[in-house]
Amino acid sequence: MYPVGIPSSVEAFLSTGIAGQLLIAFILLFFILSLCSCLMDEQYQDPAMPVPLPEHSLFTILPFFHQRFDFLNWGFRATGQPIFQFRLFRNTVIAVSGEASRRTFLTSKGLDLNEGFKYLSGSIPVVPGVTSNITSRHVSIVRKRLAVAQREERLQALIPELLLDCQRVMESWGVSGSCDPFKNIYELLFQISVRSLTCSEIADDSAVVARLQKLYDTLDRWNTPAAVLFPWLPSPGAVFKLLATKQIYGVVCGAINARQQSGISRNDMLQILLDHEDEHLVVVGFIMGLLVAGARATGATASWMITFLGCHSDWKVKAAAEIQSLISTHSSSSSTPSSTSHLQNLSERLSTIPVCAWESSTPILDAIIRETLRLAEPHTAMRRNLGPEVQFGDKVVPTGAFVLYQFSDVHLDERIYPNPWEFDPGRSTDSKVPFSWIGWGAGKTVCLGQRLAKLELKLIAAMFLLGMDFDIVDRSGKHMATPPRPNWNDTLLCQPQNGSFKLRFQQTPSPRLDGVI
Ligand code: HEM
Repeated sequence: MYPVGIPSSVEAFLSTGIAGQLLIAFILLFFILSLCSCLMDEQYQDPAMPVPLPEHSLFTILPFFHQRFDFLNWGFRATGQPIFQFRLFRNTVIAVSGEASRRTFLTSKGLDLNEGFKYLSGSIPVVPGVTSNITSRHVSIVRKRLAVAQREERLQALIPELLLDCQRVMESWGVSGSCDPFKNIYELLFQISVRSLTCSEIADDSAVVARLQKLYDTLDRWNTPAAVLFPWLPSPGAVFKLLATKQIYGVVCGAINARQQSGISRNDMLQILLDHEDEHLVVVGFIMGLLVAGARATGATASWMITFLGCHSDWKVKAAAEIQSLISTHSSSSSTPSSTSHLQNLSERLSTIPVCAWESSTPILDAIIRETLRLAEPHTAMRRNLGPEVQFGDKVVPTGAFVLYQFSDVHLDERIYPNPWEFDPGRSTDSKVPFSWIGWGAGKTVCLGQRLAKLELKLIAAMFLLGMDFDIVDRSGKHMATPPRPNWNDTLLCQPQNGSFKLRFQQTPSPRLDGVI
């Protein structure tokens, strides 16, 4: 007689070795998932809805997370349509492209950014029972405080501190050498983001900053499909993310408590939040959430901006001249250098330039930032349709569905940007195509931190351009006149896969400021 029934099956399962148990568990899981997604695939066939992908929905999950740029482009090619749908388990996801869809995507009232990111990105750190309780009222207070953080007087006070951070971090690299821009410049941006968005207790302690960066990196590394799609499942990704988030929360709460207990008032972001008597949830949400938004995007952009400049000496020269002219106009040439350190003298001179000059008298830097964002901002905008149905051409996006728009659709469109992979800040910016440049977002959603981000990028550019000789070299140390191609499949940094280039630098003893200082 064959053993039948659940108890016998369990017994048989337990008597198999661990390898056998894992194999059986995997086959069972695969079977259940296939069954579920087959049942869900059946609901697809409504002609008013966007056409589904030819692939089975189970095979879309990994490419969506790991090869998003290739996957979405493949989807448009495979369906032959400018709009298509696929499944991420229970979620219907619709990818759109083209001018008309871009306009609808960016302007439709019901398409919600926060809901889109919450479910499909998984990049926002959530402490269960704490930051999971953040409501739209808290979010709107966080936005108001971010506006306060970017008032002119606040930014002016921040400039010397950010420049000092730049000087300190750049000096720690040594007088000359070569480094990975996606490591070193990213670290530098993390430091100045911590300075801008948290408090001096954290920003002054380089060990704590390094620990925080490591914890945020852990969140990124473990942002696996299972952790994003089934956050309630104790997958390794979800567990590591939870542990890292709790530690970040611990660091932030530690700093808040220390400030409150000390009774000492300081001139930083935490103080602004405490002086507004914001609830704990707002203070924590501001710091934890905006560090993600701020440090990642600004770090990636700065790494690419310096990489592009390192290959384009013509733009390097133009930008350096622009900053030299700012110094000559706004900084007294009679002041004697206070230090033998060139980077310190430079940071002191740059500190005297007013915010308004950085904002309105730097067209070359503006063009360089704009072109960097066009070419190397691997953003896929995500929304959830909170209702009612939205019409994209002759197709309907139902309430509850997720919608994606990848920025490459417009930023790498050769009809708008001839030779789109070429870095050319001199490109014409007067395209008649609506929303033809969306580097800071557009329509209903624009970046609320762009004033701070632009200032940070300009300060870093100035420290590099006047403080260092730098260029980009290949593995054999040869100067690269053509920049590496951004890898849009890397959704965080756009970093090319093989790390085949380096930033070569040498601090200038002082010649860049000859005649100025
Ligand atoms: C170079 C750096 C940055 C870039 C390229 C950038 C880009 C963007 C883009 C494209 C969006 C719109 C996203 C979408 O439509 O899906 C956005 C939104 C946002 N950004 Fe930035 N960002 C940068 C830095 C920052 C910084 C430093 C902060 C805060 C300190 C920040 C805070 C935000 C916030 C809060 C939103 C959401 C706006 C809303 O909810 O309406 N960003 N950013």
